[in-house]
Amino acid sequence: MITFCLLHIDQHSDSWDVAYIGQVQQQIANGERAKAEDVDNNISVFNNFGTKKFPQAIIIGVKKGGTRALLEFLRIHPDVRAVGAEPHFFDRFYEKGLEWYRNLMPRTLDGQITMEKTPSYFVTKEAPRRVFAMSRQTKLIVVVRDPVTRAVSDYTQTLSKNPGLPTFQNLVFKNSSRGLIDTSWSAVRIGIYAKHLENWLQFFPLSRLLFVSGERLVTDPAGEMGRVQDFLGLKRVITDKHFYFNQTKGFPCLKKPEGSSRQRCLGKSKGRPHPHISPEVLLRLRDFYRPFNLKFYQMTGQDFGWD
Ligand SMILES: Nc1ncnc2c1ncn2[C@@H]1O[C@H](COP(=O)(O)OS(=O)(=O)O)[C@@H](OP(=O)(O)O)[C@H]1O
Repeated sequence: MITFCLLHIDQHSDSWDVAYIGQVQQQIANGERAKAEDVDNNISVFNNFGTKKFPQAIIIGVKKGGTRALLEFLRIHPDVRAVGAEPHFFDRFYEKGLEWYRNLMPRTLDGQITMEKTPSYFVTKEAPRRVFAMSRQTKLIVVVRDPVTRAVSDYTQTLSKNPGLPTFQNLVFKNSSRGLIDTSWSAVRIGIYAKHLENWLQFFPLSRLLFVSGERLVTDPAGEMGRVQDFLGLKRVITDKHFYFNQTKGFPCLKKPEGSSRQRCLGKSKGRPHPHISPEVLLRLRDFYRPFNLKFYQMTGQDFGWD
């Protein structure tokens, strides 16, 4: 069961995850199921303690917002246990049932929070109802990023897998027109945050959602992690002592714990250079998003400063 899930991992995961998943798969192949659950903590004893619980908190979006960074930062908290791969339960695998989902979760002790992240949940119409059916108490975290940059990041990822892709400019406008934005293109649609949020607010009160700024997660990771820990009811364990700015990568990375050789920056697929896109095209896209951004600021009570 676990192997099946891990084969459906975040297809755009970074090398850190791939290394992690490789270890887990190897250990499962060796019949070390319980031990495998703990490779992320470098614990070499069998772990049959604790129970598998449904996640009390889920990072539901957004794709290319900085969700992997947030999850990996959270995982250094001793009271957080999370699935490394993206389970995609509430969008792709819902018919497998809740027990299948719970089985994917790591074991937790009392007081520990179970988490997962699947960024596509935010834009999945059925996801709010389904999460609500699991537990109306679920805390929902959304990492949001300037939708223009997010669209370019999304495009960059698709381009890396399919070098023959048409240009961004060709995809962003409707065929017949140079000015009309093609909202059927997922790279555009995902960034209409206000629309997607409306679906979630049909089931969850705003207080159950936390909006993390993808920009501030890069410029002030400790500050943003403070908000996240407060929201989750966790002690503020993750602080600026845990981060350093890696000049080569151009992003904050986690400081290495003493004696560990584990890489603490995210992999190559996170923080990729984006292709050049003409400023007029970006401006047009920015104009398109402006009213939706303003609506989103009103709905959340937060100004993300994207204009
Ligand atoms: N610390 C750190 N290190 C590396 N990258 C970071 C970090 N914090 C945020 N980011 C930004 O995360 C972007 C990828 O977002 P996601 O992890 O949500 O992508 S995915 O949806 O899971 O594919 C990724 O987007 P790109 O820059 O376009 O590659 C990064 O800008």
